[in-house]
Amino acid sequence: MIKLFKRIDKRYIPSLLAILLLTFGQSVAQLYMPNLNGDIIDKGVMAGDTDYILRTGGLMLLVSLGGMVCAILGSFLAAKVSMGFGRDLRRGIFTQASSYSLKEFDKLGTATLITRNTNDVTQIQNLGFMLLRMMLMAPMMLIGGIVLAVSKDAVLSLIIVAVIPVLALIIWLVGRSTIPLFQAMQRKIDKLNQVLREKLMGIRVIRAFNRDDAEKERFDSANTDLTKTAIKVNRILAIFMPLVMLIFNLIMLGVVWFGAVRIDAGAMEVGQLQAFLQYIMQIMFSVMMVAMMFIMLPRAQASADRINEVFALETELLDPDAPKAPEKTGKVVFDHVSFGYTNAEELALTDISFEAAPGETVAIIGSTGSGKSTLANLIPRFYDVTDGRILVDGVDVREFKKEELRKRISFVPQKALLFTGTIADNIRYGKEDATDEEVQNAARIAQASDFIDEMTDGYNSMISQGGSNLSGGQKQRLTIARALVRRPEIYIFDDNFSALDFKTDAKLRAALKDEVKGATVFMVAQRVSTVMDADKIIVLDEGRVAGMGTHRELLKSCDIYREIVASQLSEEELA
Ligand SMILES: Nc1ncnc2c1ncn2[C@@H]1O[C@H](COP(=O)(O)OP(=O)(O)OP(=O)(O)O)[C@@H](O)[C@H]1O
Repeated sequence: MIKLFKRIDKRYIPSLLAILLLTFGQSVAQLYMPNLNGDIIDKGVMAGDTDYILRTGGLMLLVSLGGMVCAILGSFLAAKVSMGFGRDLRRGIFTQASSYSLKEFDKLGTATLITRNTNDVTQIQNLGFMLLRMMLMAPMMLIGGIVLAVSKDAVLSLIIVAVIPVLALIIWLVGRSTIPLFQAMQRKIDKLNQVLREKLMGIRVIRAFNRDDAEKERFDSANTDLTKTAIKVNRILAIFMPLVMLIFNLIMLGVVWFGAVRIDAGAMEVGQLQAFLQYIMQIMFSVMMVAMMFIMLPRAQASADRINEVFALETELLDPDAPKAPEKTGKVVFDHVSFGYTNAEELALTDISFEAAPGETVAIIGSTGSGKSTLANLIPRFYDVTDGRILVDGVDVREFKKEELRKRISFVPQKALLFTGTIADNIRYGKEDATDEEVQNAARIAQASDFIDEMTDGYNSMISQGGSNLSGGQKQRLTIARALVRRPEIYIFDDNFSALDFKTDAKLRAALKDEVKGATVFMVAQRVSTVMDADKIIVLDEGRVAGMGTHRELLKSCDIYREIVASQLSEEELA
């Protein structure tokens, strides 16, 4: 927790100091009031001194007004600081997560990152506010209350000594049972979010397979699990509060009883007993405030740990100290590259070596799971190789600044992903300052202009979240347009053509040929017709190169390629 609070920005220091001062002012005002109250009874009411009552009454009004101003300003600043700290934390988590490589995303998971950035930060934010309001005030009120109570009647104050250990024991018992439950609650919120996210994202599949009921059950089970834990915690707290109130009332009863005896004996005045009672109340409420804090603390601690974990998880894909930025050519070399995913037993790619020269189209084909996408992901350094090296423009990709490397590459991922916004916005994602002509040209080459023109608002048509108002092929063509508008030296198409019909696929590749002239093109594909014309075809089999060459060469030399071809093309096409 302390580690997390150390992240607080220095610009909040003046506000924190002001909160400290205001809390002190508020505490002094509150501690002074019972004293005045006692005096007004003893010296005013008992003595029948109206002047004194008016004077002291006026002073009481002023003191309480001062206390109120301090309280309002203190709360205002505390809210400002804690909400600001929450905002900074959310920004920090977002920035940290943005620096992650896919490896770190694989490790943490998206659902938990969302919970950590929302629910967990809210916990810390609320705790921060309570700390600034209660935690600062409680010790002042506790110490001040004890000192003043003792000064009013030292003998009667012994009651406090007897009661505080009992309260401490109750708080400890409650804390011991609620701490693990609060920690479990955070984990269960995570689980609930994960189920919810999967359900909402997979709604079509769920409907198609009539899994609504099963999914509902899965959600209900996670939801009930969380509810049960929350009820358990609240049950304990529900017993805790009345129990503490009972102890409070017993104490008050004791004070009034013994106070009456002492007044009878002439050792105390009525007003002083009244003041003493109020001090005892203040002491008890301070203890309660601290207790509440300690109960909230574990939950927030669980959240702090989870947030700290995000900050501690540093990306392994660091930029080098002395980055290189060689001349852009588009040449890509795989030099004995092997790669294994974390936690995977086997390598996804083993000893891959090849060269891709500028102007060349290199196709990668192979059965599902053979490592095609993995190979494509290594070029923009989404992952680091386990062994060997990848050179882009003659320099190891690890020696580039990631931003510089990725500037040279247009990557079209296998799963078409679009953002909420217009069609033009989405294409411009590839090049922010692209002109309308460039956007339209990219769409034309990607065979997207026809369907865009048919839309009522053309390029200004809105795309809903994730592109759900477009067909799979339309989305794919827009992602291709987004890559084309950039005009880089290297293009990577990760199996984007299989979502298109044969005719569109052929038209797109023909148009692409002129557009990407001079650039190096990687084309991961499932269909032989897509790769037949490539300058070089790499056949992958279980992460290894099973063959490399042109279509004709491979037909002669590579059994696996022949098998793939035979399974897809007719005899005439083969000839
Ligand atoms: N993030 C990941 N973590 C662990 N293993 C992974 C991950 N992504 C892929 N793999 C594994 O690596 C291997 C290669 O996967 P890859 O996605 O590269 O295959 P592919 O040839 O592109 O398949 P497809 O044609 O079905 O897309 C598979 O065995 C797969 O299970």
